[in-house]
Amino acid sequence: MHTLKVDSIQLEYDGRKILQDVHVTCRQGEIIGLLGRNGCGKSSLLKIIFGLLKPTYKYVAIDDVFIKKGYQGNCMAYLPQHNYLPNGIRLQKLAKLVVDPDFWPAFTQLPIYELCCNKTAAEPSGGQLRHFETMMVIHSKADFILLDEPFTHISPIQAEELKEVIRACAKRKGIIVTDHQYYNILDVSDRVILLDKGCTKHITDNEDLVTYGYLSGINR
Ligand SMILES: Nc1ncnc2c1ncn2[C@@H]1O[C@H](COP(=O)(O)OP(=O)(O)OP(=O)(O)O)[C@@H](O)[C@H]1O
Repeated sequence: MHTLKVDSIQLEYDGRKILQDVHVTCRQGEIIGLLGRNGCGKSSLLKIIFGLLKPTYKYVAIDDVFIKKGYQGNCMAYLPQHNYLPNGIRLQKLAKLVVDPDFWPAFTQLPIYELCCNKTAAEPSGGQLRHFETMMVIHSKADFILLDEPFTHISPIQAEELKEVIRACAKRKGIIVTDHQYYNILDVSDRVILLDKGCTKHITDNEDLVTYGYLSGINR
């Protein structure tokens, strides 16, 4: 089993410190939930781990081997916050490029595959396309999966199905998932990390989310 280690991430925009004391460890078989207020740097952190954003400093390693570009090879897969699939190509064709052949039978049995496989990215609804994209990334070959807001835009019944799929895939993969639907994150995650003022707080009790000002008391 491999371990992804993210440490000492520092990110600034125009001299404004966004991330300064960030450390996350994720083992294969583990689901890490990442929470935080708007603009705290969740998407930036996932982009840094994947190698799309160059910070002031980063240490990202798998089994202590430094990873400069997570997108190279099959070590990581990433679901960006916004739709990413190109138009004009059937979704079945795109999925074949991404989905692990071992997972292909399970992937093609998903209702969202049946619904979208013969369409292009322009044809499904926004939520349907989001669900398809998320399932594709989760069923990819990568050992570690980074998901930026997979629950946003999908309906509750799809969210339940997605959580089941995430749990099933986490038997073989490490997953870091962020979303503002914190109840789905709390439900699906083995461990929860809060990004607060540029630092990671490791949450041991949901009360911590109130203490750090992420949840108001009435949400308990
Ligand atoms: N290209 C950029 N130039 C300048 N500032 C940026 C840039 N990209 C992001 N930022 C700033 O960095 C901070 C973190 O942004 P990021 O998108 O990572 O936050 P987030 O936690 O994912 O937010 P949200 O939950 O609203 O999606 C924000 O204050 C944002 O305005």
